[in-house]
Amino acid sequence: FQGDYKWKKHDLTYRIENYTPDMSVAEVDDSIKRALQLWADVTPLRFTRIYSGTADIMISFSVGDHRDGYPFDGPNGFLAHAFPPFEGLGGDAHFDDDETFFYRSPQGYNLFLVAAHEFGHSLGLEHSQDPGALMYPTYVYRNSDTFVLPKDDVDGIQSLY
Ligand SMILES: O=C(O)[C@@H](Cc1c[nH]c2ccccc12)NS(=O)(=O)c1ccc(-c2ccc(I)cc2)cc1
Ligand SMILES: [Zn+2]
Ligand SMILES: [Zn+2]
Repeated sequence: FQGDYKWKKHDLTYRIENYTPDMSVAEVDDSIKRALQLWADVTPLRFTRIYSGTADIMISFSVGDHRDGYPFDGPNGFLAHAFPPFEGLGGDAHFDDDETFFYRSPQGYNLFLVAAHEFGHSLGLEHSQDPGALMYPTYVYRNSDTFVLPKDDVDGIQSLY
């Protein structure tokens, strides 16, 4: 998922297509909303949820081969992926439902943090070399109640929008 893409508009839509059994609907909705808000807080970007049709950022949970050329791999390994802002699949974020995602918890993979990382890709960011960055290639738990977007990520997204 390389390439230097960015959205040509600031009002973006998102749609949660399905849910994981790992937590309640409300907890998934809240995790996604807060993960998008992180990026909206430091850019002119605005995210509006839609409940049908095709959104800029289509969010789904799936396992194994889900027909986009990037099959998931069972528990561990890949957790999720998101496509840079190009037409069609661009922006979409897919979460591997063979992982267990958690809500406001230090165990396993915190959905808010994984989603925030994926949405960085959805907006056009690549990985960061800064170990403190959200866009660092390795998952590092932070308390999602007190989490603020690290400076490296703010600089990265503000260089795009
Ligand atoms: O990085 C990703 O988004 C995916 C897809 C991917 C694999 N290689 C690349 C290279 C460039 C962009 C994306 C990817 N790889 S992953 O192993 O599924 C993965 C997803 C999220 C994270 C991650 C989540 C939360 C935090 I905080 C930091 C990293 C690490 C690794
Ligand atoms: Zn996918
Ligand atoms: Zn990544």
